[in-house]
Amino acid sequence: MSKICVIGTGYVGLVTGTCFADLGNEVHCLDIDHQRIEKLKQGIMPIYEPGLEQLVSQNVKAGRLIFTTNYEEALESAEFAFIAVGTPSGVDGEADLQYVRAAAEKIADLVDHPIIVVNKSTVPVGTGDWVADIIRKRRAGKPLDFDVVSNPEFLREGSAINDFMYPDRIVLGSVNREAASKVAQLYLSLRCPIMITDLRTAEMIKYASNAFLATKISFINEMANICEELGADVRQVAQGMGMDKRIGHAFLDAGLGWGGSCFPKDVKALAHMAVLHGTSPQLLQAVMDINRNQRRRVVLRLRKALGSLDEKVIGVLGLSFKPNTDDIREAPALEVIHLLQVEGAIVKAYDPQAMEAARTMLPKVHLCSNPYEVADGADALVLATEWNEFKQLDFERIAGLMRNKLIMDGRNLWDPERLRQYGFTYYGIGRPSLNGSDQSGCP
Ligand SMILES: NC(=O)C1=CN([C@@H]2O[C@H](COP(=O)(O)OP(=O)(O)OC[C@H]3O[C@@H](n4cnc5c(N)ncnc54)[C@H](O)[C@@H]3O)[C@@H](O)[C@H]2O)C=CC1
Ligand SMILES: O=C(O)[C@H]1O[C@H](OP(=O)(O)OP(=O)(O)OC[C@H]2O[C@@H](n3ccc(=O)[nH]c3=O)[C@H](O)[C@@H]2O)[C@H](O)[C@@H](O)[C@@H]1O
Repeated sequence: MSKICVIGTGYVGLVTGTCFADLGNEVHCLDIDHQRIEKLKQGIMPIYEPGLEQLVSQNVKAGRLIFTTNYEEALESAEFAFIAVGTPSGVDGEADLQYVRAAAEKIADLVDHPIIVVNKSTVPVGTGDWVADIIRKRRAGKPLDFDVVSNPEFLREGSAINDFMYPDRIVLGSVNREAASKVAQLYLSLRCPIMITDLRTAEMIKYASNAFLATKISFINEMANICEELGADVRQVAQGMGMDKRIGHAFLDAGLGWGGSCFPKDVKALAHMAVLHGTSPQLLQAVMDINRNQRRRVVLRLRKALGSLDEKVIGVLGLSFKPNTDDIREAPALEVIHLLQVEGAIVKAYDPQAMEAARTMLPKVHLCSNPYEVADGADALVLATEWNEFKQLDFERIAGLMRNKLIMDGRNLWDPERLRQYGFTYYGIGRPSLNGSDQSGCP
């Protein structure tokens, strides 16, 4: 059993801390946000993540998981200090490291025993060395015995606990292999491959992984757009491609594109790093452009179908950036809504979990309490997030409620044939449209 301090109780900090506690360690989860810690102490989760509340409660009861705002208490005799604070986009797309710096400074100021500082936040290549420098400089008069290890996190929101407990790999980077091996011990019971490398390589693995996944999605979205013009079905194209083991099925779902708190900021930060160091990240630029365009295409198609969007009522189903989370940071729905509103549309929306976040982020959207209220009087319905709840809607009822039976299925969730039977005009992403593309041309 080790004593671990986790700095930051966002998605990553909270899941990391809870899972390490569940693996038998004593974990002190620390945040500067007093309200957040107060709620956590009362068992109220600051995020919606399946299974988290129960796992937190079990480990708090077992005395292995402690929430605090007190740095001294959390760091006292800790063998490991995990930095899991946010690294949001700065003005030029660079990662803003102010929270990482603040955490590093606290460690330098308060620790007097040997400690391993583990960086779990996604940080630019070179940040591990920078953190070590900050600590060394602040402790110039009274050197601290410490090491910095990079340990990027690969969990996904919505399946975070499972991803943490059953990882494909653990990546550890350090100048000191012994320090990396000590961190590796924390993960041994997970029985997964552990790769130990140098600091910068570990940091780069994280960015390259996220950028590759985003590239896969933008690639299939580009294929979808071509499919639409040529009358092919991108879902089957993806299926056929994915059967090739070298390609694989994952991350080939065409749709409104990738959003969330990580892909957008990480692809931007990687491109920024590349430009800063004199390379020209053309592929990354294209990946971002295609993603932005996916949202615009939907609005364009609605405008074409409805003539103009001015004063049209558009219903949006799903606001979170993907199902099983209440996170709406950089959600595709937000951009679609913004574009619709710019063209004068009146937007109604519903999400199974993200309504609280939506109330503050989307003040001009008429928020509804269920999908049928969204459909009532709508000129078109846009599916932005493929929540399970939306799979089996009563389309007969929806057809009766809408002013105009137009459906834009931004996640290819529904069966076009079934919807057409209810009299809907259906548009998917990269699927042959009965009403849309001209398929008469020669190959
Ligand atoms: N959200 C996700 O699914 C994943 C995120 N990551 C990376 O992990 C890092 C954290 O991401 P999230 O958990 O989403 O962040 P978040 O922004 O949701 O939460 C960060 C937390 O850190 C706290 N904090 C900020 N400065 C602090 C300080 N000096 N001391 C103590 N607490 C402090 C904030 O109050 C906040 O509660 C980011 O670098 C992100 O890119 C990596 C993998 C998955
Ligand atoms: O660094 C991070 O924060 C995390 O970012 C992503 O995880 P996450 O953002 O939680 O969600 P994903 O499941 O990757 O989905 C991201 C976006 O891509 C979209 N997506 C995903 C898959 C797909 O086939 N098509 C598609 O449009 C989703 O709708 C969503 O908007 C990565 O998958 C994690 O490995 C990583 O740890």
